[in-house]
Amino acid sequence: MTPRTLFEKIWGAHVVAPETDDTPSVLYIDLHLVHEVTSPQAFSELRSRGLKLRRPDRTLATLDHSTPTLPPAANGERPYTNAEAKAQVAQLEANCREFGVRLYGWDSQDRGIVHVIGPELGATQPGMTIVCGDSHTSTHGAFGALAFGIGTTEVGHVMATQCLLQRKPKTFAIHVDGKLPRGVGAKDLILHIIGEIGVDGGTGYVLEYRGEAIEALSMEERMTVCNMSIEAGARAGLIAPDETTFAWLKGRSNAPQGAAWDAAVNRWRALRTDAGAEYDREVRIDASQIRPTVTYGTHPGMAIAMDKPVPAARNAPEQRALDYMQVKPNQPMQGTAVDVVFIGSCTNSRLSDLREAANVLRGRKVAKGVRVLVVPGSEAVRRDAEREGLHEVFLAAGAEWRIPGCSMCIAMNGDLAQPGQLVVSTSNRNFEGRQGKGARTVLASPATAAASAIAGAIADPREYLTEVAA
Ligand SMILES: CC(C)[C@H](C(=O)O)[C@@H](O)C(=O)O
Ligand code: SF4
Repeated sequence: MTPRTLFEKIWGAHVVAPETDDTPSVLYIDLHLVHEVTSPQAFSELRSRGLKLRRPDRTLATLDHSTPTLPPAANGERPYTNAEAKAQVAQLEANCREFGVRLYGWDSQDRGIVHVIGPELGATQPGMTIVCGDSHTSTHGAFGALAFGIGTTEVGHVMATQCLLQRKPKTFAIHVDGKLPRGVGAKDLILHIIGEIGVDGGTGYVLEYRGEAIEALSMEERMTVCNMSIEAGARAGLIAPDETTFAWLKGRSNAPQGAAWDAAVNRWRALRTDAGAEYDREVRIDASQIRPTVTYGTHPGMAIAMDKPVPAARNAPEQRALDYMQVKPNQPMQGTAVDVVFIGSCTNSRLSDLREAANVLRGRKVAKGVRVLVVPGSEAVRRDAEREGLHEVFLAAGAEWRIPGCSMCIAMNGDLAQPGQLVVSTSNRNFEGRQGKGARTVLASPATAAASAIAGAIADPREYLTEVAA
């Protein structure tokens, strides 16, 4: 048999009707994740056509984007600052009741950002097709699932049919050789990769991250990498499932149990790309050369090691980006004054991310005048972090500790920066106004964000990790 890539195996197992010149493929969807922002119209469409949800058992909803991250008032009222956000939440609650969808809502111990809870619950599994009306659905590719964002109309299609019309994307292998240096993590790696291939380098492709450095990553780190695939323009990002994946998933509530687990692992082992399989495009990245990396412009492709001088603009959009960011070329980003630090989002709000930030912040104080917001990705992360006392580390350092949600990643419910303020953010998007009108976003790792909070300026976390054994 012709050797096949991981992508081709998953795709092939889900095609219901193949693509023709006139029509895309019909692809079966194993898991549909739903949140309050992109689902209302789709539910309305079902209602107006008198349709039911095709597979409620393969649909899972959560509240994340529009939820305030401050606790409720004494009377139980949630502190929404935005009436539309409040209405969206109420609408999803009503829609889930009407259509019989499992909702991880306000009363759930497992609510959280959709891309954090899918894996946490074990709902995300290798070999699946997973969609959500959300671009960062690529996160779930960390488990060797073909996972991608869809539009609101497609959300309706999947609700009604459990299928989707799709043109087959091309494949792009990103080989990451060698080892990441100490103090350099998954966020630095993905920012570096996007800096190398460009914000549209992945357009039309499904990326497969592979090689020694990728295999060495934890599941949380793999999720950080796959999360940002979309920021390179890719349809999705994939990492082959391996022992790390299986160990992480085992025993989670929605994962197969007992004999079904063993059978599933056997199937999952066969997913990895066959020797000799060909990709449409390949690049090689040397992990050992990567340093703490940050963005300096208004898209994630404008990324550079923080100690390297920012390159001069090559065109008008780049010049506009530098002007907006108030960044001067030929100077490094390291040392740039910081106003706000945001540690959270579906890219970096898992327990390991919070530990990484806490390791830097422990026993230290946030610089005067810097506001630091730490927002766990889910209730489970919040519980685990509090059990370990991480919240006490953050609070003692002078940071705010919030309840889970998308928060300052999208400037929601008052979690935003003021015009001109510079935010070092562990999220994934840095376009103009993303974190507040006129706010300037620098994307970075949790360790860099924490180090910058202490220094009051963009700082190299390795300077704060001296006491940690190599
Ligand atoms: C609200 C949603 C449609 C959006 C997305 O698709 O990415 C959001 O999650 C974002 O990060 O901007
Ligand atoms: S955390 Fe940010 S990037 Fe992730 S789903 Fe929410 S808004 Fe989108």
